[in-house]
Amino acid sequence: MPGKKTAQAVDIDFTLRKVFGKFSFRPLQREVITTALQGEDVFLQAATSFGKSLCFQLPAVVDYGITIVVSPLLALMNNQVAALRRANIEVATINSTTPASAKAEILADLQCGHPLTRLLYVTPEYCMLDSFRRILRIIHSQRELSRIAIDEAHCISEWGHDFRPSFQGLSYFKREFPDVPVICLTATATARVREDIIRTLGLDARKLKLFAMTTSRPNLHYEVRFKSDEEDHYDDFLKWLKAAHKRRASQPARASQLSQLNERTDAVSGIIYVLYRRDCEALASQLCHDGIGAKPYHAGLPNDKKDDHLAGWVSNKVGYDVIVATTAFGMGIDKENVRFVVHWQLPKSFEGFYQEAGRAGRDGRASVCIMYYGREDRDRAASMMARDAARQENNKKGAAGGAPQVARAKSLQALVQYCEDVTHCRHQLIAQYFGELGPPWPRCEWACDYDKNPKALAKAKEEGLASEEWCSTQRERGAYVADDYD
Ligand SMILES: Nc1ncnc2c1ncn2[C@@H]1O[C@H](COP(=O)(O)OP(=O)(O)OP(=O)(O)O)[C@@H](O)[C@H]1O
Repeated sequence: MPGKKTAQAVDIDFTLRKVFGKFSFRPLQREVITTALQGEDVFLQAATSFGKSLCFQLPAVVDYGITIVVSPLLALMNNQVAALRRANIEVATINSTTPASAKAEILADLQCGHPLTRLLYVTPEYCMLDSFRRILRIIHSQRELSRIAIDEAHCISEWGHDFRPSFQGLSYFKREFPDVPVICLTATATARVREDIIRTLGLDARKLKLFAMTTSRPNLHYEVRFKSDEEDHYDDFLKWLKAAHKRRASQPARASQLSQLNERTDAVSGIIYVLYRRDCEALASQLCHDGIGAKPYHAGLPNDKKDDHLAGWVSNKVGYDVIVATTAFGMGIDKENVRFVVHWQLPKSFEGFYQEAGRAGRDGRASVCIMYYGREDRDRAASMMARDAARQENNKKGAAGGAPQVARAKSLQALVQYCEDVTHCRHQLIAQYFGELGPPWPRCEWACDYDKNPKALAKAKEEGLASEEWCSTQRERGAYVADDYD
């Protein structure tokens, strides 16, 4: 077995400062990195914005050889590759947008016996290609295959959200290269999903080093706003946003602080998640009409528009303050100063909600996550799920079986319960969903609507939601025939 060359004693603190420009490790990053450097297989489950990427990037920089990073989304890959290039780290990506000449250059480097590339980002689909597997065997025979990192590992499991069938082919790595350590990273895995990932990848659960950290994001303020089909919540949101603008503008002392952060006093950066593409466009233009710089982002937009909207938003450009997006814009988006994330309708799963809300407050500062919840949306989501299940039943070939469908339904149900609950801290409800050890589960301090004012919350629910009786009559009339999600 070719094995791999071993790294000499390394000063990871020095690399953290010198290469990554960070002053200190966040809690537990050091332990995870040290364990990875010892050649162990690692499973890291930690909150959104914990800093999971550093846990494979830093070992990749200090260790010999190449780290292959399997990542499900182009935007996520490009985001990380750009950040690593800024730090002068030799990084490459091969995906559908890589020009043939660049690809040939990368592949030549990989096979040269002493490659410069430290990290190579690829899609799971690319890992299925015989041509790439042949190259991996060459790298391995040259003792240069250092580590495999599986980012957003929950995509492996059909019990999880964002399931990608091609992730299941990744069992190939352990089968073919049993001596090459694997590191899996995710923010959203229930115990069942975790077990599924470990089994599918062929990892030995007894030897695997598991780091399962809290889901808690104490700087996020979770809030549910109740609505019904009767009323458009646009006005409510606009009022809230304008009030936030006003607060900023009324604090001249903050102006210089904000400009140092490349932010403006007349804008607040945020994301609004919608379920349908048509809502993306319509809502963004309505906001623009009301003086808010907003841009749509969804899979149907041409690539140049998507790139422009993302780049403008990331650089806090005037007119690009709010992104109105479908879930095409989610996992891995890493912009520091996102001050709010709004869910315009009920998302499809609890995990999706947590991932998307997790785009807020990545600089550790207080940020708001608002969910607009209506029972009509709940019924539409349930009807959509039932229709999907029926479709899959009719088309069994290649479809996920009945049990994962049940898991999906449970996830939606848990999210509905989260929205309907007016008697518990929202941070606790999230920790509970992800199976964090408790009770007691970590509670927040004034960082959710329940903790701030439980009475007002209960009243808002009573006044804001359509009654169950009304909903059931509507259901009987077939009023909740839903459109397909985009
Ligand atoms: N030790 C550190 N000190 C300061 N900043 C850090 C440190 N580690 C990571 N970061 C920063 O934290 C941010 C979030 O990191 P990262 O994108 O790896 O999060 P993540 O855990 O993958 O989150 P998600 O699951 O939400 O994508 C990045 O901007 C990263 O540069």
